[in-house]
Amino acid sequence: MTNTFMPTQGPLVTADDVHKSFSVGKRKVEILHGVSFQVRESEMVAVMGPSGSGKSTLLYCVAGLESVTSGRTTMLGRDVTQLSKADLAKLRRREVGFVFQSYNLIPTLTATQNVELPYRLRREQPPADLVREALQKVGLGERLGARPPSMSGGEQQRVALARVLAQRPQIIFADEPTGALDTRTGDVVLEELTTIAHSPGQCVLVVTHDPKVAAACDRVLFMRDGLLVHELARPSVTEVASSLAELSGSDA
Ligand SMILES: Nc1ncnc2c1ncn2[C@@H]1O[C@H](COP(=O)(O)OP(=O)(O)OP(=O)(O)O)[C@@H](O)[C@H]1O
Repeated sequence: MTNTFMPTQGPLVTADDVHKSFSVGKRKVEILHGVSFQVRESEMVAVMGPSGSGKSTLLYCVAGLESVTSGRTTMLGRDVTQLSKADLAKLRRREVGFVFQSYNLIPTLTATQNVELPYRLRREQPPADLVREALQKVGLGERLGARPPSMSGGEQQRVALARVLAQRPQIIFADEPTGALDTRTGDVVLEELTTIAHSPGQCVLVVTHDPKVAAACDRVLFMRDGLLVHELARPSVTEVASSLAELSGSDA
């Protein structure tokens, strides 16, 4: 098996009839009931839906952080369900970035060291200017030496974003990237993600409850009860909000 990840002509991320069950006591509970979609190059795609509809589970499955029960997922044309653990780790380390609230931040490392980490794992010298610039961009210029336990959820989220900005991975997965942020910082984060997504060879898949984030995306996929049930292309905030209200069966 080759260890180099060649540019792919097709979609950067795919899910094909993905099912996911969890064991709860002696019972198996199916959370995803056959989900299929694609994210292409230069696309930013949002997944929305009521709480508990399976959005995060879907994100974890396509990112290869959870195994699927059946079906297939691919990243950069590689079948994730067939990759060895080592090859999956290598693919993620090189080409995939995560903007999750606390995912993968090492508590004993400073913000700067956390942003440098992917470089060090690849035995590369971290570019100091790029790392500092990324942390400044997300408003953490004064917190370079802070460690995650002394940071708020929003600050940790921004360290994860800075890591992505300093890396420019081809695929970015984001879970509620603006959830813990004030409006101004949330706008900065959204702008950065949109810029990356629309760059050649890159894409972003984001799970969000925020209609403003969804309205910044090229497509919005709506989930209910573990299925994709609706899709909008380049919607307005109002269109997103009314689709959500319809799905939730409320006027909210
Ligand atoms: N590891 C697990 N074991 C058992 N059940 C789980 C597990 N992870 C998620 N679930 C269940 O799967 C369902 C979907 O959860 P998920 O977090 O994917 O939903 P979500 O749409 O992201 O929700 P929210 O918007 O509230 O974050 C929920 O009922 C949840 O309790």
